[in-house]
Amino acid sequence: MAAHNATHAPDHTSDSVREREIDAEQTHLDRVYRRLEEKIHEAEFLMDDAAKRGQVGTPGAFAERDAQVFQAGVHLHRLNSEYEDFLFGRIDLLLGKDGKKGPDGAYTSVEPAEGAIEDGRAAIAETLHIGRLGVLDADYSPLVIDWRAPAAAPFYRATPVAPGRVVRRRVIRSKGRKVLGVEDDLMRPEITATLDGQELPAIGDGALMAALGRARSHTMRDIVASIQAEQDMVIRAPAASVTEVEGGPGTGKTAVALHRAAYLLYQDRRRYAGGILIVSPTPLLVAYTEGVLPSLGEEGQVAIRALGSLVDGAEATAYDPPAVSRVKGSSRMQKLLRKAARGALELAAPESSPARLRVVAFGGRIELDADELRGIRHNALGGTAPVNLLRPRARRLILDALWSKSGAARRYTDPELAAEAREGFDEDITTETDFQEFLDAWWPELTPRGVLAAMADERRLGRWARRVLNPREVRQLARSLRRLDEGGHGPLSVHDVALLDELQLILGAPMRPARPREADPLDHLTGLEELSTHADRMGGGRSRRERLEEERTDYAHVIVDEAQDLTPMQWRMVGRRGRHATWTVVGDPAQSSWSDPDEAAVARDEALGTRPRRRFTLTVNYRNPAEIAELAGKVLALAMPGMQSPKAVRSTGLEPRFALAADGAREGRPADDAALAEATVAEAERLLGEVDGTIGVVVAMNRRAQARRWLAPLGERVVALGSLEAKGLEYDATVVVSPAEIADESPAGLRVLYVALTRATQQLTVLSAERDEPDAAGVPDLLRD
Ligand SMILES: Nc1ncnc2c1ncn2[C@@H]1O[C@H](COP(=O)(O)OP(=O)(O)OP(=O)(O)O)[C@@H](O)[C@H]1O
Repeated sequence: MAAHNATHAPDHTSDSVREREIDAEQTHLDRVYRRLEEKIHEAEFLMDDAAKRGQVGTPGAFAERDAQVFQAGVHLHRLNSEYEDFLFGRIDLLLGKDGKKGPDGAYTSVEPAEGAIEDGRAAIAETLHIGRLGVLDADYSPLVIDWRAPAAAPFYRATPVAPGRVVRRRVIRSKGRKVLGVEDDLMRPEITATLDGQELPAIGDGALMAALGRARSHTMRDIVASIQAEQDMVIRAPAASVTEVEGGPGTGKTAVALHRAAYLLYQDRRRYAGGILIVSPTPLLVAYTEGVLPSLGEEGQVAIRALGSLVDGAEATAYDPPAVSRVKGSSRMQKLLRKAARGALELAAPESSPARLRVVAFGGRIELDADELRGIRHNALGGTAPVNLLRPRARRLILDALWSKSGAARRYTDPELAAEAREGFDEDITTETDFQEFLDAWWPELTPRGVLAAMADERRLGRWARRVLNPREVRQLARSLRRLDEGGHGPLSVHDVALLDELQLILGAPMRPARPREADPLDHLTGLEELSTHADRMGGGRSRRERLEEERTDYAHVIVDEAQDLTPMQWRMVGRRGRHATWTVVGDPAQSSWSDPDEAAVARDEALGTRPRRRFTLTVNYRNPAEIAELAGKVLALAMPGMQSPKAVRSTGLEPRFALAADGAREGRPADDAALAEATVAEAERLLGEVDGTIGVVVAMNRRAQARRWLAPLGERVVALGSLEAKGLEYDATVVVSPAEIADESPAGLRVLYVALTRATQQLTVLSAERDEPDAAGVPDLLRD
């Protein structure tokens, strides 16, 4: 359904034809709703019946009835949510030959039967309606086909070049129960097709353009009515392995990833009961995208998490400057953290940790001095086993040493008697409170946060980081960790969270009672929690939430959005959540803010393992008008010479605007902050009058707080964003403030600037300060030809 090669008949249809077509769709929609109401009554009856009959019956019969109740309940819940465009599509098909299913289960190869077209004329043999859910009529004929069903694939894949059986594809726009309009694309404009004796009309200017032209809000919409052929291939790709998707800004990578999650669940709900994890770079992008899956009818089994909230109990709120991020994200941290964990044990609670251990046994005192204890600790720590799990081993080594010092072994020649005596000896000692207190102080249980906090001491860190980090890196790292208190509490950055996860692995998870958790997206399943299933009732009283929590560290499918940005340490963290998973990884190397792509590639390969990979490339930019894409292309040429820009699908005729922070800037006087603030606010105000939706103002990271203050009075439609926060988001209009500042922020600055310049769907203003060296027209040096 690539719009750039779809064909629209010039829309000369009369109003009466348009109305007739809308009426026809209304009649169909009314029928669908009547059928759904019947099904709702059936479901209510079933639920009522189920409640009355209680638990009598075979487990098999229960499971079957539960499934029916569940399905009917899903329909009920979804319809009560009054989704816009519940029914959104239709295809009119020629008579076809039997086709084969592709590897992804879609019937795309179906061709018209011989004789279906004669002398340029053909009769429509079949009409299918496509919607967010499948609905069968009482006689099991499909009234609506689920968009994810194989039979719906031609709706997305037919093009005038490869139309298959599709003559006309229609997008139906409706609100609640009312059809508002239809938009048609003709796939075989060269033939005259008839339906029930009447010529098939084509109405409107195509659905995609209508969708792309709409004003943006602060949340992403689903694209289910206008998924394009190349996107559909990714959405329906078989999940057996790793699906890798690359594509430039605005090619729909995020949209495709979300629709793929819904598709996988539809296709194999049982397999994905283990959960699908979608990893997003920022909480802003999570908030922006999290409405899409519910609109597709899927919420329960999909968790969308920001990289900074993948570890339970941690939430990244602090920002690390690029130099610090670079250290914390590097895979060198693995070695350092292993050393730090062992080192932290040695310095744990030094004042309370006794220098010697004295016990009383066999009527005498036995003592281990500081050196002996140090030796035992050293021995216990050998190898790579998790530090917290080595405590039993250390305890055993201490008892061995005490036993040997007691000289008791020499008194027994019979090994059996010796073993018995040793058992009694161990028991006597270990049941003493003093001994237990000694052990707690000498081998305390370490927490990831505690180890991270211990690394804030520069001298100590220097010791642990010998031959791993240089002194400058040690200083930067230690300084950044001083945000944390001794227990490791305090603001964490997104990179700290990956370090905590790694430390959790190094330390090992000690047993501890479960804590109550804060609200989680998974808690709002389908709104059907009141329906208990047979499995729930038989599950030994464990709630659904408990089971989901257990599953959460190991998912059945992991989707990584903006994958180009994951640091090596983040790949390790995400990899641990998908050890047995299949994967979908989407990204764009040209937008990477990580400065060492080779190191990240190694970590990515480790996370994805040896599973076979299937690669896809998305080539069309649906977000930016051609005018904006062209300007962004100049930065792409600098950031990644030779890299192709995606092709913009539409043009607005509006060139990006260039503005200056202050008149003085042109004369070489620095544009001070006040001037920059004034110009930024003026430009955002101007754009508020130009576009209906949202305005994003992108500034360098260190100006974030400042820009938020400047723009706060302008209201909710205007959002101030640091350059790294703009990732994945889009606005009707954007203002990019001082491109040079953004480009100079980090070694990956040009790529970050490329991201900033590709956020607008309608209008872009580039605001230069003196540092941008603007020419007479205000065009900054970086963006000149
Ligand atoms: N087939 C489509 N029909 C309608 N809109 C679409 C389609 N594909 C993408 N879009 C729209 O294009 C915009 C960009 O999509 P998306 O954010 O998924 O792109 P992306 O490749 O993830 O971009 P980036 O790399 O910049 O984050 C969104 O508004 C999305 O809804």
